[in-house]
Amino acid sequence: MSVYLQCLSHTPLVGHVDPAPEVLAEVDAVVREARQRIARFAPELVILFSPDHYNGFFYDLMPSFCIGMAAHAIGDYGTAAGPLDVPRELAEACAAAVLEAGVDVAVSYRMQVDHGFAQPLELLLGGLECCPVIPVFVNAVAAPLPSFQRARLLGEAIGRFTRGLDRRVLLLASGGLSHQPPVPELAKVDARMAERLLGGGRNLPADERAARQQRVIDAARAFVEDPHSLHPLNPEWDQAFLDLLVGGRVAELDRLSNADLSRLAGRSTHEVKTWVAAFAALSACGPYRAEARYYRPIPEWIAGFGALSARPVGQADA
Ligand SMILES: O=C(O)/C=C/c1cccc(O)c1O
Ligand SMILES: [Fe+2]
Repeated sequence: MSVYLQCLSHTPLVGHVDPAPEVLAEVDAVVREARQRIARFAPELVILFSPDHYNGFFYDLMPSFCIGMAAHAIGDYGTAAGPLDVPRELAEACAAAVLEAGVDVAVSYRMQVDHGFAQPLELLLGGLECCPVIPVFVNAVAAPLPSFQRARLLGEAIGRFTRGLDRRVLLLASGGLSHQPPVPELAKVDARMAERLLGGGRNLPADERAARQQRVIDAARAFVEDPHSLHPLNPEWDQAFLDLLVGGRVAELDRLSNADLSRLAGRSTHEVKTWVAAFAALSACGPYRAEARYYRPIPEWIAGFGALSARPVGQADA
C-alpha cells in the first residue's frame, strides 16, 4: 500500500466572483501542481472527505459522518453533475472497519453530494468518474456538530483500513479554512426555510436553486466591499491550523470546542474537520512529511483558501 494526501479549500464562487488575475493565476498554479503530483502518484482509490451544504444531508436525518456506497453529484454552481465511481464492496468494507473501530458512521446507498465533493474531483482528477472514490461526508454546517476529536478518530479508523489495502490510495479533503458564507441556521430561520432544512430543500426547482446561489454570490460581492458584512476571515487562525498539521500535532485540536472555533474563525470553518480526518488517516499509516503548503485569504471566494499535501516519511515522489 502507498498513500498520498491532498487537502484543498473549495469554493463554489469560482467563475462567479473572482479575485484579481494574479491571484487567480497563483491558485491555478497551486491546483495544477497538485494535479501533477497526484497524476504521478497514479491513485487506484480515492478516499474523499467533504462536507455538504444542505444539498444531500438535511435535518430529517443528519449524521455526523456518512460513507457513500453509491453517490451522485447535483451540479450546483455549475460544478459537475452525475454519478461518482464508488467501488461498492470496498466502501462497505470501509464502513464495516470504521464501525468495528468504534466510530458509528452512517452509510448511504444513494448519497447526494454537492460542490464540496465535485470540485476537488474535477480540479484534481479531471472529473467525477476518473478514479474509484469512497465519499466520506463530515457534517460541518448543521449543529450539533461532531467534535475535532471524533473527526480525528474517524480519520484514524479509515487510515487503519487503508493500511490493509494493496493499492495506491489518495486521501483527499475538501473545505475550509476560516469562512462563514450565508448558510442558514435552523434555530434562526423562518418556517419556510426551516422546511427546506428539514428536507424540503432536496432537489430544488431551478428558480429556487438560482435564487439560493444568487444570495451567496451577492454576499461575496458585499464581503469584498466590507469585510465585516460576514464573519471576517482569520488568516492567523488558518496559519496556526496549518502549522499543527505540518507538525503532526493534529490531536491538539481535540481541545478546541466547536463554539470557540465558530467564534474565532466563522461557522463554516468546521469544514477543516475534513482536513483533520485526512491527516489522521495518513498518520495511522506512520510518520508523514507535509509539502506544498499554500494559503491566501480570498474574500471574493469567501474563503481562507489553503492547500497542503503530505506523504509518509520515506515514500518517494512517484
Ligand atoms: O452556497 C453554498 O452552499 C456554499 C457556499 C460556499 C461559499 C464559500 C466557501 C464555501 O466552502 C462554500 O461552501
Ligand atoms: Fe463549503
